[in-house]
Amino acid sequence: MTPHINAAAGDFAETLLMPGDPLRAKYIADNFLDNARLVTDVRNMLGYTGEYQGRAISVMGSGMGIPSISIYAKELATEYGVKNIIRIGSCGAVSNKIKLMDVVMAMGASTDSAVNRSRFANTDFAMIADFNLLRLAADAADKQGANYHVGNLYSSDLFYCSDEMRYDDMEKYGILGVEMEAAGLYGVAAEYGINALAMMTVTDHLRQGLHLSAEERQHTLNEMIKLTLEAVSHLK
Ligand SMILES: O=P(O)(O)O[C@H]1O[C@H](CO)[C@@H](O)[C@H]1O
Ligand SMILES: O=c1cc[nH]c(=O)[nH]1
Repeated sequence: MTPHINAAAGDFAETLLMPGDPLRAKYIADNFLDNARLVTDVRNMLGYTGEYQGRAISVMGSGMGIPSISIYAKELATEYGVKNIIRIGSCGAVSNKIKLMDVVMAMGASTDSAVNRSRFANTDFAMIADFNLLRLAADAADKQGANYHVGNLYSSDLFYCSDEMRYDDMEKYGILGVEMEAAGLYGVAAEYGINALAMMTVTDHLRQGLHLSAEERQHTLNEMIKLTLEAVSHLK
């Protein structure tokens, strides 16, 4: 056990899907995994382990923001032997080339957070996805016919950001979407030698003031869960 996870040794699978919302973790366990059982519930940050096509898969919420996902990802890597963490979240788009309901795969993650400078001698460490996970996800998206984009994401400490000018710079530099955890997850993965990928559906358009309806959110979430499970089913 750790201060934040009350699972027993061996309770987690090597591969873990990580939405921000713990109730989304429950939804995935209830609807997509076979024989799913609750393995941790400290602070209601629910985590489950079940099977997908006979392969053991875990799913656990990360909470919101880099500090929260960093705690869980670190403990899963160092205390529970988790090797692959795939964040499945939501993001806001800044580019007009990106549409609501598109999927964004974070090949890299930029950030305004100081955590990665803190861990890397105050220098800029490039936060990148694991190439194999990214390739499997892109292959699964092709197979599923999903509209997806691969590139640089921005992990912001602020959900409510009053500096609209920042979006101009982000668009100029090719940022695909804004969310709040990917750069933290990639930093933990680099530090502790695990594989990570962050994948988001576009639920909001920050320039166009558009937001998905509840029904559209559910639909895109289901598509992304299927895509992710298809991708990890090909892990060697
Ligand atoms: O949908 P999730 O995975 O929670 O991701 C996004 O949604 C939350 C903000 O509403 C932040 O956690 C952000 O990264
Ligand atoms: O962080 C996030 C997540 C979804 N939508 C946003 O606009 N921001």
